[in-house]
Amino acid sequence: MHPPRILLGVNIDHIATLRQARGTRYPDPVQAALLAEEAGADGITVHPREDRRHIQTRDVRLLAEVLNTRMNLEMAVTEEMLALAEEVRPAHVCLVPEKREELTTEGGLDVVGNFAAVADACRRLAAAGCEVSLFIDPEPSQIEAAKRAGAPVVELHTGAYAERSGQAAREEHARLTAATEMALELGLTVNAGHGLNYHNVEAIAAIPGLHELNIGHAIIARALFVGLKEAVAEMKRLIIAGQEAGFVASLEEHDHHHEHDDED
Ligand SMILES: CC(=O)[C@@H](O)[C@H](O)COP(=O)(O)O
Ligand SMILES: NCC(=O)COP(=O)(O)O
Repeated sequence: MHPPRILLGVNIDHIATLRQARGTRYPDPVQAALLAEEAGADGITVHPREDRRHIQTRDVRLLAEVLNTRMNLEMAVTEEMLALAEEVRPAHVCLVPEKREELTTEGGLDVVGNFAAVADACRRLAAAGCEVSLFIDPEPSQIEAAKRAGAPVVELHTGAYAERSGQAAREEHARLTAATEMALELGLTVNAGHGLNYHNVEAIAAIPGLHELNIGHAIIARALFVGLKEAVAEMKRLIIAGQEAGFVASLEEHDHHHEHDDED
């Protein structure tokens, strides 16, 4: 049986990056979100950072009022952000690590090292009706801690895979595949994202069992040349193609094993 289609969450942070560069009213992330939804986005992701370099608190409040799909609010584990999530009550909250000086999110959340704070945030957010995911590296200890902390979902950080090529990328892909398997066995829903683009997404979509991919920078960059709706639609097509290729490969592997069973 075919697995359910992998969902696409479109991260619109970098529409706001362009707006903040000049302090103008445009381009408006709310307008971008609605266009992305029309093009087939299954959800909208935003990451209001502590330094508010792109998404503003007002954007989050407006999006909560107008989205037709669902919001995935990426946030640091701070009292300020927890209070915002409790006010806005997005469908999904993804807890991420944050360093003010970083260019983008450089690694996964250290759930093991911050267990009490993360588990407490999971409880508060669940009480507010949010489904919580933890943005983690594909590490067994972090997956196990995410489960113990009470998060029903993990998002695997694909940045290390995206930054590498050749054998090193294949090794990162294998880590992501093993981490997905482990998280699924623990009963977690598994999402993935960061640094995914039109060249590297198909191999990730081929990993069996993924629920959703969150992709932003590459889609917004491509939108400059083909428009946002086409950029979202192209990404969706690649995800479906990658998932289909993974499904066919898994059937072939299954048949191959059975042929060997027959020989025994
Ligand atoms: C948590 C994550 O991987 C990203 O979605 C995050 O939002 C990246 O931050 P920037 O959008 O600021 O690069
Ligand atoms: N959580 C990952 C995300 O939302 C998008 O990351 P990127 O595609 O902007 O690197």
